[in-house]
Amino acid sequence: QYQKVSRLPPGPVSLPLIGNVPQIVYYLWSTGGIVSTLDLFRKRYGNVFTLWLGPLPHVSIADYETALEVFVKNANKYADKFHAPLFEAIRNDKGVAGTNGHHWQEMKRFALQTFRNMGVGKDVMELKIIEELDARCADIDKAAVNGVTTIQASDFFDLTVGSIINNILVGKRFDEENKEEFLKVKHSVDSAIEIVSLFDMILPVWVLKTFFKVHYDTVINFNEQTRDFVGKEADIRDIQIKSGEYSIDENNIKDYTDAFLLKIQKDGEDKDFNIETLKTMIVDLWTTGQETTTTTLISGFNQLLLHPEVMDKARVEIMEITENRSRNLSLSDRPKTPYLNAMIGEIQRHASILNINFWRINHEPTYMGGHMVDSGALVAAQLSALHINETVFENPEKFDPERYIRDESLLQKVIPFGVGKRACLGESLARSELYLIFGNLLLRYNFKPHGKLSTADIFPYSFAKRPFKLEMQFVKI
Ligand code: HEM
Repeated sequence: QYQKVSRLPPGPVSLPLIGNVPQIVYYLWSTGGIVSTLDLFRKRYGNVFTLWLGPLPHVSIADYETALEVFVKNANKYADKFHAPLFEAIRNDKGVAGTNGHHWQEMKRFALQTFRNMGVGKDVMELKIIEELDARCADIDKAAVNGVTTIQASDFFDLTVGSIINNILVGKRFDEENKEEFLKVKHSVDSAIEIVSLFDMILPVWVLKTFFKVHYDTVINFNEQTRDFVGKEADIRDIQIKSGEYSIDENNIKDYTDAFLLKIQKDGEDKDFNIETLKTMIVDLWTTGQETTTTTLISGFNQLLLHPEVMDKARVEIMEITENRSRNLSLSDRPKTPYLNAMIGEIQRHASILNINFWRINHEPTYMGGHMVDSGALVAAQLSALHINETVFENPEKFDPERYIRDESLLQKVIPFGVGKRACLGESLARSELYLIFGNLLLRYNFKPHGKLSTADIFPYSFAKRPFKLEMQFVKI
């Protein structure tokens, strides 16, 4: 153990087999969460430190410069993720989020290309996002009493974001007819994500199955329900095509499913492109494309309600740009809205939705931030810890969009989508959604809290943060 430790960045004293599990459990309990534990280790051992989760060394990078040096400058070396055994089992080595190598590369390239062709980040997608927002706002206005509507934020944003991604993937939005079914599936996804912890990321499936059966079953059920709900659309479309009921118009690709099936029609099924992979891809993109954006929106509105002066300042800026709301705010306005951009950057820094980022496999001995890192170690840029590194973000606990106005280059150091080869596939879509939803909602409504606001992280022990219960009032402007 001593020899192994000498070939890794510093960290707390570790024991053979159990590694640092006792210290980690103690600090999780005493500091109150994963992010505060990572922050404590960073302050004690420096920006690059090692924690042994059982017999496996995990190297955490908690500063922007080193993350860039490792994952961007040496991008090809860190394309392979360490996949939690549980997720490998449910994804069956298919899809984009839980695979490596040739299959992952093909799936990512095809999804990025399809999103681009469908206009993500451009006018076409902007129209779809605004259409969705209009539909949701019509519901809000219909339910208003004296111009005020009180809602549960999670249902509002789940429906908005869920409908956008569902439309992109399988060409269907959620309306009065199917929204209850969607919300039921979504609530089950929520309860599964809430219980996924640091230990689910490392424990073998048989341990989870034997000793944490209820826990294991919840995750399996979530996967099956999502696959049934959204994956079945691929089967339906395939059957319709085969029976001649539906044909794909090559010049007017309706959704991701159309693009994928067209590729199969042209090149035939192979081990990467087939109906089963299509279903897994839809589930992968559907899951990753919702929770993340919804959590950011809810966490953001919670911050805006705690800091109404920020909301007012952003509104003044966008009122001016849109000439007193004579039109919607558009993606092309981005260069002219420095305060709104700063506000969203600060929301994303604060939200840092993954308590723990995904680990990459270090295949050969190398140096990171001046420390030797042996082959076989797992390495991750810990985005949540990096975003509260006080050497980069002064007074990190403060919600302060002005910090990016004082220093424009600081905004680049907010990296909520990760960096390098395994960075977020939906970054462009998510950035468009956040800009258009925050911006246009601020143009249409004022927001007031209804009940208690949260000042602390919710679910500080789970792998990802979860949107908390936030009740808020939409007050028509
Ligand atoms: C605010 C919204 C979002 C945030 C903050 C976010 C954040 C992230 C992060 C931190 C990662 C992991 C990066 C790493 O491993 O270093 C990731 C991966 C991923 N994200 Fe997102 N994401 C968001 C929205 C989306 C959307 C809208 C989609 C899909 C349409 C999406 C699809 C994915 C996929 C497929 C991966 C895995 C990529 C791979 O393994 O190569 N995300 N995201």
